[in-house]
Amino acid sequence: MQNKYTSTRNDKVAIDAKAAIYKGFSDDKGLFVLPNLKDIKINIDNLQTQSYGEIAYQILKVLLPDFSAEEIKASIQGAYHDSFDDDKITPLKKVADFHILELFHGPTSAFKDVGLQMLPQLMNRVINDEERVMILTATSGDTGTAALKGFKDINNVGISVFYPENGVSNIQEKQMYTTFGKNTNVTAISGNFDDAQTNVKKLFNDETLKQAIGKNVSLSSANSINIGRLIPQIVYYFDAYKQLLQNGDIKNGQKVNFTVPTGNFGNVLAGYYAKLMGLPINKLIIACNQNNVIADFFNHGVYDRNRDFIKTLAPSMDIQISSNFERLLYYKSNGNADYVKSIMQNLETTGRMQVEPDILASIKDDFYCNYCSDEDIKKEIRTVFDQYGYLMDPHTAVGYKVMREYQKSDDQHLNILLSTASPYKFIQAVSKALGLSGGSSDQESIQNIHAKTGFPIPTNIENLWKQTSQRPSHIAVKDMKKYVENNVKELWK
Ligand SMILES: N[C@@H](CCOP(=O)(O)O)C(=O)O
Repeated sequence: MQNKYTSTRNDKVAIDAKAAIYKGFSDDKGLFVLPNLKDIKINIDNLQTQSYGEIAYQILKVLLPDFSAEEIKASIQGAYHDSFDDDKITPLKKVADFHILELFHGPTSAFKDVGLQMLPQLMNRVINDEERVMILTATSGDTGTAALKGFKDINNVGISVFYPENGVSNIQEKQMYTTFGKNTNVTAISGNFDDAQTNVKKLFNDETLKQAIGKNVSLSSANSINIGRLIPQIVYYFDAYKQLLQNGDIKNGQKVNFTVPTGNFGNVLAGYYAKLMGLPINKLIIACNQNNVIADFFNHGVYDRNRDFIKTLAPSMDIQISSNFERLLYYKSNGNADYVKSIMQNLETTGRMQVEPDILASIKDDFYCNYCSDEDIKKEIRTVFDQYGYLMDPHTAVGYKVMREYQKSDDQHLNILLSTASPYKFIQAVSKALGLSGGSSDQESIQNIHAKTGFPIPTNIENLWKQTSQRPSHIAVKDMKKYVENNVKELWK
């Protein structure tokens, strides 16, 4: 089993990283995991002298062992050599007494670009000339855009993106409808993100769909359930630590806290993987919006999604079924796949599951969790801009609020707040927070924010209005299967 991926729900599964990326999702509905992750260590002694690409190489090499060195190097080069607008890829900025790790310098201005510039590179090296892959993606706004951009016109790959109607920002929607290629498809569904994600997962195991699309077409995922999406995100935790060392802010080995705005739990899980692999992390601080299922879980050990789904000012985190939580439960139960399977089945059938007290205690050793209301999102955007001249997007503001809450009980460790998206992706919320009257158009709102803050407008967002926009599409949840089937036919008929 060493170096093989298994499933969180079936420890008999043992497959290579390439197969795990190709499939995206296990047939037993579990997620692929490396059982021996905590035995794989990254040497941090030389971090300071390494580039982002060199750190990425160290990490990918050990977590994707069946890729050759050349394949990994070429993938890193293809993913990052000219697609980010900052040479550091994920630059760390000091703001007052904390640091912000800016993850929004990629082609669609959200942290998803880090994984979704890489995943197509990896996928390219996994599929052969006869194979075709249709990537199914559920998005609450950021993943969809980044996945469309990353997979656009990639040979032998098609992509179908599903997002909740009225559940993403105007800019996110515009990005999705202007990033189209020969192989890309995007549609709203009448439902929320959880509906999109749950039904995408069902389609992976739908035998009639598999028959309809034919043997040489496989389905895979661009969400963080795919290890090829998740693993590249581990890199920026190590790189942030490197930047702190280079700036003399910490000594090697000193523990730090990371605060992570959290929806599908992939980003913060990547931080946990970094910790298991030897990065000196004290706490990983999970920041939720008002869809605070995980924050409640921290109080009682009960994960209960039987509650109203709330549309918030941080829409990318409007999620109640956080897929990657399952991977955390796998590691925290010492790889007990039967246990994970049984509690995840409870969650699927009743909307509720409960973990043993020792598992909750072990989770609390590594993580802290709290949440932030919409009112506080606006307040914190305003406060941080007024006090420090830094403009946060609403998701980063959620993180800021929770980080400050956590600091009341820990003034020992240096804090790094992950900034997940550019504020220009969420102009309505940011305008309100800054007290700007809404512009007569999105373009005007962007200019108003820029005039007030001087915060740079990402080129991809400035260029949105120069591009042709597709006609928005909308389907019912029950038609998702037909939609995928048609997309496969259109592309490879
Ligand atoms: N917040 C995401 C939802 C999907 O999360 P992922 O990390 O699993 O792709 C989004 O913006 O789409």
